[in-house]
Amino acid sequence: MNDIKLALLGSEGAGKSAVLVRFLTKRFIGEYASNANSLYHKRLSIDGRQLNLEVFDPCSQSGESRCILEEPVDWADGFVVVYTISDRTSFLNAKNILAQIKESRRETCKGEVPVCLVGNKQDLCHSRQVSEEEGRVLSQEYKCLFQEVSAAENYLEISNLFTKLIRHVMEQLKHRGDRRRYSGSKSMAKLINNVFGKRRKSV
Ligand SMILES: Nc1nc2c(ncn2[C@@H]2O[C@H](COP(=O)(O)OP(=O)(O)OP(=O)(O)O)[C@@H](O)[C@H]2O)c(=O)[nH]1
Repeated sequence: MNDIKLALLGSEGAGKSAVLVRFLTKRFIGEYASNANSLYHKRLSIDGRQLNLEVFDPCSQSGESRCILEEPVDWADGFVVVYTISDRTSFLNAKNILAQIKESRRETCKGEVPVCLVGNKQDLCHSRQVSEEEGRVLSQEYKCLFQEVSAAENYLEISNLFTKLIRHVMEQLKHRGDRRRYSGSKSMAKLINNVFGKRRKSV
């Protein structure tokens, strides 16, 4: 069984939980508690391989990028960076997060860090502040996957995107036999408990 660890990052209210819950359960739930960090677990099969997926969904905090990034960047094998297409500030924050991931991983990671940039709330295109082209250009700059989605309306695009990201992670892990990682899947939970105080979720 392969362990795959992903972290969700992005501005408060960008729809991180909505995107993740859509992927894990196929459902859209309008409101999520956002005052605690969550660690989601799911077993899934991709390309005939059984995977043990863990996804860290940190709660947003003011001055968020720094405190959220420090531990997950070290822990995660891949990242989902979410912004809202109707909120330019969230896009600028996503850009900042991509830069921080790249910077933090530069010394420890051989090869690219698997990342996907998600422009969420595509259904709010009447109040769009970020063009799809801007998202694409940013993803090209950071050599990451990119997709505009609506967690409220679509499952398939989100599912395809996560599947692509997980495949990319599996490729990277194959080539990084000497990679440094925390020992075992319980360590992040322990770390989060220590640092933040949190709940764990299985879906
Ligand atoms: N219209 C629309 N609303 C969405 C979509 N995704 C999420 N929302 C709404 O946006 C709000 C924030 O969603 P969350 O998933 O809690 O966002 P988050 O990034 O996890 O927020 P924090 O936990 O506070 O960081 C909620 O009211 C959701 O119902 C979407 O695709 N379209």
